[in-house]
Amino acid sequence: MGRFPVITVDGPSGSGKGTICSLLARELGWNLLDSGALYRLVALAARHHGVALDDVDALVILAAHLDVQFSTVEDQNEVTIILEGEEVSNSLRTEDCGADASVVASLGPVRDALLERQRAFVTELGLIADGRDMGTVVFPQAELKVYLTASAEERANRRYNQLINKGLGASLQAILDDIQARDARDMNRAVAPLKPAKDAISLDTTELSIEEVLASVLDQARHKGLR
Ligand SMILES: Nc1ncnc2c1ncn2[C@@H]1O[C@H](COP(=O)(O)OP(=O)(O)O)[C@@H](O)[C@H]1O
Ligand SMILES: Nc1ccn([C@H]2C[C@H](O)[C@@H](COP(=O)(O)OP(=O)(O)O)O2)c(=O)n1
Repeated sequence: MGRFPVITVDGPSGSGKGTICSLLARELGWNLLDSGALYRLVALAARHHGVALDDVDALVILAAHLDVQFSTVEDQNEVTIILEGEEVSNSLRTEDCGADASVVASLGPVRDALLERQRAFVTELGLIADGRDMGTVVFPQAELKVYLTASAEERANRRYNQLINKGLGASLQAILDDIQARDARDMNRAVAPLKPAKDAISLDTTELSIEEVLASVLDQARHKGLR
């Protein structure tokens, strides 16, 4: 760590981190860390093993020994995630799993257990790191730190449309309530709360298209000599 370039993208649920990070990784040819997936995997493993979400010792063991494989199929955007031999790519993305992930992520010892696993994603190619504390805790030395925001209503609309497009039923009000509860938990926890790093560039994406956000971040990367 330290010698290779890192761009961090932090922000609340639905601000566009995952979308922008995968486009950035493709455009720059860099590695990608979806740190939220690691917290979601701990939550899912807890469910599979019947571990309660407040059983810190058992959760730490699960986090430290996550048996997971990430694989990308050539020419496909989607990453396939295998947990303990079972494909979990879809169950990982549910709103329930996101809410459970936010609960286990509030526990300091669970965060500590995932720290080195996250830093190991750095390669000489460079790394795009997507999460809540990428710029503040995990990669404080990153060359470029981006903090994405958008109004809670816009973020709920985006999630709603995402679920409808997948053919899943959804209630806009329930999604908005969930987003607000998750924002409050992620921003107010004692360890590694969601907030912009002091040297982060904040971008409000409420009125911006995906293309405009991507162009703006690539512009910042160019200013820093990263491309
Ligand atoms: N600037 C934007 N304008 C409109 N829709 C967006 C924008 N950014 C992302 N989206 C859409 O919003 C949804 C949530 O985006 P996602 O990247 O998963 O957010 P996050 O990773 O921050 O939770 C996706 O369906 C995505 O296509
Ligand atoms: N670096 C991170 C990434 C995610 N988390 C926690 C807090 C989030 O609510 C959950 C799920 O994160 P994820 O990025 O997958 O969720 P969204 O796609 O933004 O809805 O995990 C975290 O505490 N720190």
